[in-house]
Amino acid sequence: MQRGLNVHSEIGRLRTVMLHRPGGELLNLSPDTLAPLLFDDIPFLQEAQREHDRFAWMLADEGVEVLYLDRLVAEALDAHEGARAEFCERWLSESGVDGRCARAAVREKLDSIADTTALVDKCIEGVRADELDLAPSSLLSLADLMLTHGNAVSPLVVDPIPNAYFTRDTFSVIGRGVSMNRMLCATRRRESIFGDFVFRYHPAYAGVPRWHESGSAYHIEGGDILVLGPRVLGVGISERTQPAAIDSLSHRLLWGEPPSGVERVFAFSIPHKRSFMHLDTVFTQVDVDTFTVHPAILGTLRVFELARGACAGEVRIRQLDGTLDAILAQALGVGGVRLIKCGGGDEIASAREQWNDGSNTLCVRPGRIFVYQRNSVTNDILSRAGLELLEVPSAELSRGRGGPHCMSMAFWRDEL
Ligand SMILES: NC(=O)NCCC[C@H](N)C(=O)O
Repeated sequence: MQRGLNVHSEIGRLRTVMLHRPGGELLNLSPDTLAPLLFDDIPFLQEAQREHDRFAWMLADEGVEVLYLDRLVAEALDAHEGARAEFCERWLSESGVDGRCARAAVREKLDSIADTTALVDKCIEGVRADELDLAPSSLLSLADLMLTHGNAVSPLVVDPIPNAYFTRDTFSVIGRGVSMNRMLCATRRRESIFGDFVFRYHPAYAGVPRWHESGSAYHIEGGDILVLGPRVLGVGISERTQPAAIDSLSHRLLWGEPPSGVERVFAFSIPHKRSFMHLDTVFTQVDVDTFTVHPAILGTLRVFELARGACAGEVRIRQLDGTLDAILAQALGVGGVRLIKCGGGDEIASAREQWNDGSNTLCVRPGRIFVYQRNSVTNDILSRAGLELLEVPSAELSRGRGGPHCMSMAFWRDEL
């Protein structure tokens, strides 16, 4: 295992990546909970796992080391005395298990799991009332009763964390450090606990610089963060990422110690709606001078540049004029940039394939990208533009509304 983090671009040869294989958490989705849990449908778990295994296998075949989130967390917990108990208590508190009896029963359930990876998987899967050994009702508090018997909404004492397979979002590797992100929606906030323990206790990752903390007052999500170069970061101002969070992250990157190397942050303001959820939903880099892009954002985008001001600690902000390709060319320091439109010029194909993450690609080296197989119109255009495609089967994985970029967090890329 490579120690530490090293990501200075979106396209340098990918060496190490982190994934999460979807598990029992998807079986704890039900029609009534889909909206708050940020799903549009219930994936067929076995098929989703087959597709995900294929993704992991294809990555390994490209020479990429694949790490799994649950194992990393488990290794971190096993490496440090007391970390497992600390993790369980934090997860219980953030899961809102307030009733004394319910809390004790869930803790007992967790303590009965010997294998630490299985414990982490249980925390992701969620806990049903019928799995617990509950005290006689005379000992229950109102909070216990509401959680375990009277809550008509769900038989779950603890909700699942079904978005865990979108490892892009809760923490973001930038250079040699990491931004611990505050997620917009409650269902995704507990995912930050996993990253926090990895970067505190894992022998290969403890102590890396932290550019942002998930306890921040403002939300920011990893899908909005694109590492455009060693000195240039792109961040989306979106439904999920607030301008104030970008201010705070930029201040740390531009002025903090240890230095991050970042000199300019480009903030791209995109429409606030689900089909445009994150910046990586509307464009991703596929080669040194090429991006895939959702055509619907062209013309609507406002872009700002944040850089060091003249006085210590000052951040200078200016709005940039010009087209997206010209701004990206300037950010990357290349003569020009090609934008390849998701779905081509066809309005329906573009909206349909965008919905299934046609612009959400993962680059293994310049010009060689993972895409969802189902987006055949876009894939054909990308192929004809000279890109090498690695097509991931995607009938079920795509139901979570994220593609190959969302399902992966790069830990190590070679320099360009
Ligand atoms: N970077 C991404 O676009 N991630 C996809 C996240 C999908 C997930 N269901 C969510 O709504 O947060």
